[in-house]
Amino acid sequence: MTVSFFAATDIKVHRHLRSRVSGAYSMSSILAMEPFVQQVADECWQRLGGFADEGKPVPMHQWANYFAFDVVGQLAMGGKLGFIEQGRDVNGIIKSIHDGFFLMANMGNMPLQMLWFNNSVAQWVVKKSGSRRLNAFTVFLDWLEERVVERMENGLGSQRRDMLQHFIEAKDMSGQPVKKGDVMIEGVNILGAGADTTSIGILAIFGALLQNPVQRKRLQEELDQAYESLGLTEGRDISFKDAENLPYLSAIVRESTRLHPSIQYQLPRYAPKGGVQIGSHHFKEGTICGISPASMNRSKEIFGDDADEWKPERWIARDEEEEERIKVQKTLVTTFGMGSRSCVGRNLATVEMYKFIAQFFRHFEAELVNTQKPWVTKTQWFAFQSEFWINIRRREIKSAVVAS
Ligand code: HEM
Repeated sequence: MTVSFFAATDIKVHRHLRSRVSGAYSMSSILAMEPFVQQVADECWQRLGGFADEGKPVPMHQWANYFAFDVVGQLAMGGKLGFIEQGRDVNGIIKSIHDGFFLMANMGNMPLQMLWFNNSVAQWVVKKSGSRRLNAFTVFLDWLEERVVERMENGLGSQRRDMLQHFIEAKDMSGQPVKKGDVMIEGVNILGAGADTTSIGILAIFGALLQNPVQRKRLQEELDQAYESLGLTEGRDISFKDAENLPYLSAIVRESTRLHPSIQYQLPRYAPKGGVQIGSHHFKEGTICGISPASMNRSKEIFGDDADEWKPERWIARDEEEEERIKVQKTLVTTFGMGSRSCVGRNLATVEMYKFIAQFFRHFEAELVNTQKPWVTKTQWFAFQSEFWINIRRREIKSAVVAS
């Protein structure tokens, strides 16, 4: 398989690899694919409706994860992997990805550390002892390969254009059509970079809302009004474009993902030729330097003395002066990184988070199962939440989307 732009360190190679697929990630392209996202959401509300009817607690850390994994499967791999349908980690694929992040987060911190793994004896031992988890990813790669080959041979047919099709139509550096491996690496990229990050964002918003009932109620009022004024009845749910226009929802998404950015380890860069001056520090050429989005997002210098507090209202301007402050602060939230390596999947993640939060809180009431220890966060590059259990019930409003 060829190198992915995620891993490319050469600036020119990165620029080429990123630009040839960036059309697939543009907002217009994502919005054209919104019906795929909605299909996954509808299936999710149906399954969660079942939990509500049976009065069973929901492991939200798993269901948010299943949603995000099925969306990227649906958009970038020509079909969902079936996590929501089966209500489980199909073939242990998610677990194998999380294991990969554990490895990435813990290796490479000491000189020559990767030699522990990158030698034939270690590879043999890992193959023998870790076969079940390694197999999970092999099973996924085989599944992906089958889909890519099928699409490359048979084309799109009458189906709506998806990200997979964009990847297949990309060209290599010499202008030739890309090969199977190039297409597959884009799918793997998205699975690694775009699923957990999004579900972590969804859970960050859930966590804040479930701990703040007054604000949750205000959000639900905003949603109910929007559904009513948009005439969204029987089986119709809010679109991203309409959800994005809701000021309180927008403030909640921005504020929650500011305080709990999905990626919390540093975003490393090499200091450029001649070095770089950042504030009072000079970094020599080639120095690896970076900042964690978590620390940048909580900077009191940028966001004020209450930077550590969850206050969605900080994003709603009451006068022109506040409008100016917000304009500047918006550019300094680092949840999606900055510059030429910033998150290419931001549009998709934003569409998913808005739709998930707006539609869930329109259809359900939710409460934390354990208010003392509502969830556990473990950071291994990504700040994963687990043990996030909630009780849900259907809201008493006209809503035909949630199947009874
Ligand atoms: C809430 C969800 C997400 C968050 C918080 C997030 C955050 C980030 C961050 C911080 C970076 C690194 C930027 C840097 O080094 O400056 C990044 C890069 C990246 N993200 Fe996301 N991401 C999210 C969702 C997604 C999605 C949905 C996709 C794909 C569909 C995606 C694909 C990527 C890729 C491919 C890169 C590498 C970009 C490059 O090297 O040019 N991300 N993301």
